[in-house]
Amino acid sequence: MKCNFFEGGQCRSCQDIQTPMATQLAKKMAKLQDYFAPLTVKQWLPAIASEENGFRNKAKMVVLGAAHQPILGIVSPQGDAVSLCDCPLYPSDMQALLHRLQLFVQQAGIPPYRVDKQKGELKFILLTRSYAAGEFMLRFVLKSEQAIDRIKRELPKLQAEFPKISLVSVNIQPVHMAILEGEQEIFLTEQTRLEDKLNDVPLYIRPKSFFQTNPKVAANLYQTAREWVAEFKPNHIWDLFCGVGGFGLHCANESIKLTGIEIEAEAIECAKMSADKMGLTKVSFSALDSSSFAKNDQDPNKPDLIIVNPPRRGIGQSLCQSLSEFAPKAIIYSSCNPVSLVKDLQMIQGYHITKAQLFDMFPHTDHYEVLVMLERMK
Ligand SMILES: C[S@@+](CC[C@H](N)C(=O)[O-])C[C@H]1O[C@@H](n2cnc3c(N)ncnc32)[C@H](O)[C@@H]1O
Ligand code: SF4
Repeated sequence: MKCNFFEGGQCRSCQDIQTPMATQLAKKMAKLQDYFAPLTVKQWLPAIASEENGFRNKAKMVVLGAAHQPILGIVSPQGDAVSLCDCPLYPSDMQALLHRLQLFVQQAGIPPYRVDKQKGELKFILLTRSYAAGEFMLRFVLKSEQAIDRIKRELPKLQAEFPKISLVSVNIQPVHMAILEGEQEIFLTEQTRLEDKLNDVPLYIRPKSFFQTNPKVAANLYQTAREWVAEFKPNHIWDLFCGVGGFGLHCANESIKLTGIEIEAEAIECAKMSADKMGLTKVSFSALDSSSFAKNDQDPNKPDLIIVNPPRRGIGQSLCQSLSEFAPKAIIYSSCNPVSLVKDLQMIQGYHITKAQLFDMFPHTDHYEVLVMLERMK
C-alpha cells in the first residue's frame, strides 16, 4: 500500500507497508509456524486478512508545534514534527476529525507541551472511533487543569460540526515522563463510555479500558472463538484477562455460566453493562488478577472451558499450572505474542493443540493475533 509518510521517511511505523498484503500474511504465517516448531498443531486454519487501510479505530497523537500552529502526529526519525492526520490506517471521517482537531487546538490557543523545555499544556490527543456507528471518544491529555476552560469554550462549535463526537474527556498527566496518561479523568460530556457493537454483542469502551484496535478483524476473532466454544457445549466458562468482555460475551448464553476476570475495574464495569444489555443473568465479572483468582478459587464447580487473552507477557507459570490442574475440557488461548504463547503452551500439561489460526490484527507490521484451541487428552 502507498503511504507518503513512509515513502518520505517521516513515519516508519509500518515497516512492511510496501509488501503486498498476501505476501505479508504468508510471511507472518511462516514465522508463526516456526515459533510453533517444538509443538504439534493438528490443524492450521487459513489466516484471516485485514482491510489494507482505514481499519484502525484508535489514534494516539502527540501534540507538537506551537499554539498558533499545532501539529498532531509524531516526531519523525529526522527530529521534525509531522502531522499524521492523513495516516491511511484511519477511516476518512477520523482523518477529517483529526484535521479539525488541529484547528481546534489553534483556536482554543492551547500550547502544546514541549518535552525539551518542560513547558506547555497539551501532551496528546487520543481519539477512538466506534465501529458500529462511527461515534467518537475524544480525550485531551493535559499537564494541568489550566486549559480546560479553553476546551469547554470551543467544544460546542466542534460538536456542532462533528455531531458523532459523543464523549469528550480530559486526562491530567502532570509528570514529565514518557507515560501516555495519568490517573485523573475529567468528563466534559454526560456520556462516559463509548458504545460499540461487534457482531451482535454490545461492547462499551471507557477511556482507560483496553479495546482491540482493528474492529473488523476483532469481530471475526470473537465470532471464531464463539464457534469453537459451541462445539464443546460448556456449562461454565471462565474468560480470563477479559477486558470489556469481548470473548466471554460472545460465547455465553442464558444457560451457560460465565465468569470474567480482568485487572482494570473500568473495563469490568463495561463488561457488566454489556451483560445487562444482553439480558445475561448467569454472569459474574470481577476486577482481579487472573493468576491469583485461579490460584485462590475455592468454588468446587470448576469451569469446563477457559478462555485466556493476556497482554504480551503471556499468562505465566502459575496460571499454566492452575489450568493444568483444573483440566477443563478445552482451553482457548488468544495471544498477540507468539513467543510468550509458545512458552505458555509448553507449560500447560495434558492437552492437544487441535486448531490454530492467525488473525491479521496489525497489518503492515510483524504483529498479529493467534487463536489456539487446546483439547484435554482423553
Ligand atoms: C490483550 S488484552 C485483552 C482484553 C480482552 N480479552 C479483549 O478481547 O479486548 C489483555 C487484558 O488483560 C488485562 N490484564 C493485564 N494484567 C492482568 C492481570 N494480571 N489479571 C487480569 N487482567 C489483566 C488488561 O487490562 C487487558 O484488558
Ligand atoms: S502509521 Fe500511518 S503514516 Fe505511519 S507508516 Fe503506517 S500508514 Fe504510514
